[in-house]
Amino acid sequence: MTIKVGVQGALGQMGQEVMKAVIAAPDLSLVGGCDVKAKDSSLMIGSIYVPLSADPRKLLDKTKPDILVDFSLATAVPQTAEIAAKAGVSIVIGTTGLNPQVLSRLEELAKEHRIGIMVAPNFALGAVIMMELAKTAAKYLDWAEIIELHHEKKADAPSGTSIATARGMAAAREKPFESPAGEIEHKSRGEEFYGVPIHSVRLPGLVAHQEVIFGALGQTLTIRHDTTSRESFMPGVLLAIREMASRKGEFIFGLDKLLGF
Ligand SMILES: NC(=O)c1ccc[n+]([C@@H]2O[C@H](COP(=O)([O-])OP(=O)(O)OC[C@H]3O[C@@H](n4cnc5c(N)ncnc54)[C@H](O)[C@@H]3O)[C@@H](O)[C@H]2O)c1
Ligand SMILES: O=C(O)C1=N[C@H](C(=O)O)CCC1
Repeated sequence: MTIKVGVQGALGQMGQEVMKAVIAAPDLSLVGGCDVKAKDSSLMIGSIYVPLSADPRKLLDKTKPDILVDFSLATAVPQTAEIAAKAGVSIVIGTTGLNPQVLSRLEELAKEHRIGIMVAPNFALGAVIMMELAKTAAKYLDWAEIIELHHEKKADAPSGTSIATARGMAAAREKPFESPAGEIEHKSRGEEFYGVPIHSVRLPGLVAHQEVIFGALGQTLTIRHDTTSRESFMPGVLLAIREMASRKGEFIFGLDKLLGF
């Protein structure tokens, strides 16, 4: 059976990449795109006309997708999710910067409306493996810091990936990480999440990169992941679409849950 897919944030860098990937997948059908910048019209991708709207309600009424994929802006996600949930449409969310209250509401929506909702801060397989390796290292090494580096147009800081990495690392340990007393008070020492300082770099020329650096007596361990093209996210996004179409009532945070880690 073909899974019908709509894309929120369709005119953005990720939205455009997702639409191309969905069109290329034989078991998926791209039914439309939505973006605050869009006029009610259509967009030609290759030889396909894709209906566009600025209003997610209109898009869902007109095109009736099974899944809505959202790569937009954190402030847009709560309203989009309420609209999709009421229409019985499952959601795959890659948008980062969602606060814990929004995540809790998404979990409620999945149950209330018997839809699948997945939120993943990073759909690149290598980034998910980096996070898993960081959890392992965190069990044994008592000092850690994260440097995340992204393109200059990124709306949020620190990245969703770095916050999720820090949370996973802290949860894997039985005690807090060590830190130099008082040092974190200095602005240039980053912002602490779950006891791990995170430093954010924003520069043109970058896509998405992260280093997790551990320290111990006489040694350091660096785990680094580099995204050099947004195509890296597409296998993970397509996997999430295929899975969430049938996971009614489930809320899942993180691609690792679908990869059996
Ligand atoms: N999970 C992942 O693997 C992953 C990968 C890359 C990016 N991201 C995240 O995806 C999001 C989008 O990234 P991007 O690089 O494509 O950004 P972008 O700025 O290129 O695209 C965002 C799009 O969303 C649209 N938008 C903004 N507000 C909207 C609203 N209220 N309603 C509808 N559309 C709206 C914008 O017009 C824009 O076209 C960011 O949060 C980013 O951090 C996640
Ligand atoms: O380009 C972005 O923006 C990305 N954001 C994600 C994050 O915040 O972790 C993942 C990688 C790309």
